Amino acid sequence: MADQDLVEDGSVAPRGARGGADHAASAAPTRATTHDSPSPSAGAEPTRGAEPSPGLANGPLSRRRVLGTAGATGLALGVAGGAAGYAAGSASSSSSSSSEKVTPLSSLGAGEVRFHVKHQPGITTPLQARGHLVAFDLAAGAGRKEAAALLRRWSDTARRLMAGEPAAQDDTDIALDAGPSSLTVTFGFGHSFFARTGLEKQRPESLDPLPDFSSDQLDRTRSNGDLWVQIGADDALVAFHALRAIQKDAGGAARVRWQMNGFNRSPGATAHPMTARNLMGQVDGTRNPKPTESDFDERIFVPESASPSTSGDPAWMANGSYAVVRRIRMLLDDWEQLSVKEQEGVIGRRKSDGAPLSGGTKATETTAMDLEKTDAQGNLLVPINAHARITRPDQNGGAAMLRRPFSFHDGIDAKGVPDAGLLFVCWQADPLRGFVTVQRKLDRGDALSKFIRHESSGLFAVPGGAAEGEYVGQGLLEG
Ligand SMILES: C=CC1=C(C)c2cc3[nH]c(cc4nc(cc5[nH]c(cc1n2)c(C)c5CCC(=O)O)C(CCC(=O)O)=C4C)c(C)c3C=C
Ligand SMILES: [Fe+2]
Repeated sequence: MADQDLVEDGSVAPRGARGGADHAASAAPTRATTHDSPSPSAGAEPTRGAEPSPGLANGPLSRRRVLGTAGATGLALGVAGGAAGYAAGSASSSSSSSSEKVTPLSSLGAGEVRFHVKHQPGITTPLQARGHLVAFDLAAGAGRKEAAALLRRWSDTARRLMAGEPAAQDDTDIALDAGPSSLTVTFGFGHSFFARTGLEKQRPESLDPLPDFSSDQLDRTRSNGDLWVQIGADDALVAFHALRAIQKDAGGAARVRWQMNGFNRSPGATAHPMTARNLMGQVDGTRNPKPTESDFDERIFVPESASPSTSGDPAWMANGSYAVVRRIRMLLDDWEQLSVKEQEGVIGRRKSDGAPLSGGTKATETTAMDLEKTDAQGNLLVPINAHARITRPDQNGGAAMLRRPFSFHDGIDAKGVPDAGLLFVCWQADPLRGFVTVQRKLDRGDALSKFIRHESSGLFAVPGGAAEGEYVGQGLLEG
């Protein structure tokens, strides 16, 4: 299994059919496990509420009434009148009234991620097929009180939508027929939030603005922001539904500063579990830190015992993380001029399977990279400026980050070239030790640099997950 597979820290509810029955009980489901036994219906979605089921009035299935699934087993489940809430994989669902039968959701629709968890969802959640990143600025006159009310509304909406329920008010029906589809909604605070709300004393030092990098070509209007929301789901309509609900909730309290749309490969699109590919065609994510590694939490999350005197973080950031967000344009016309061999030299890994160039023909993606190995002429097999060499933690004083990107494609620009690339989102306990250290190195020019352009940037403090009955950021806003 590739290192890239992002493992949940308990924030994923049993995924029912998504990973097959054998995987549903796993405490640490991975993207890989969700595909080990793809449901016959995964991807095809032939049945999800499209046709009225026997005993069901001709109307569409209500999201409240659609029950979870045993999809891999192909069981049709009953629904319990109108009273049943959506519950993916709920054991009780099969004992519900059988007078109304519905065809189960595909495994993809049934995937449910919990909202009330230690670390906010959307950090270690496996990559989702669709993503929206949106930054808001508080409206003129809105301060701490309005921000607290907004975070309360947003948290309630996130909890509901992630469980496959409609929004509390004026739901748009966009996701009416779909299950939760592994929706996650993640909230963060930008540097400017704290002055606007009179909370400067609570601003983490780690939120100090990122340094300028010489290669930056940043559009400030698409950078930073008071508040940041990351939405991910395995269904495009479910993701868009969440985006609309979050925007509507903002009401008069905040307005959108910028918004970006991204995507990843759809679950079930490949014959077997694989690390993601980016729009350059590279296997990307291989050497991500793994939750099974002993230092994972320490690298990615602010400690539970956070305090200014110990970790340097305010207590409200306990179990949180810092997200660096960069819109990185790929200069695909230039990249695609290179031969595959040249492309492989830029990264230091094989394009076909991500194996290190030092590994020989038998190497696989997980084979250790040998930085010293040379060919018969004495040339390094992994070039000295290869991206995968330069970014390694052991070349950067241990700097590590969890990369969890979405690809983007915003059409063809005025010059006729694709406006496409990577919505690079990386997570770390300390952005100065993580992103900044590595980006400083890359800024001096790795082989990849001339094929990419950083076009926007953001840094956000993402607090820990909200406890039951609480909202994200409550410790900051009411602390
Ligand atoms: C500052 C951090 C990084 C930026 C910006 C970045 C951009 C970027 N990377 C790729 C493609 C690949 N990156 C790979 C590895 C890799 N990249 C970073 C950091 C940044 N990348 C790290 C820390 C690592 C892992 C290093 C290690 O631990 O060994 C790889 C190799 C496969 C993998 O490990 O994921 C690829 C491919 C692109 C296309 C890109 C900007 C568009
Ligand atoms: Fe990289």
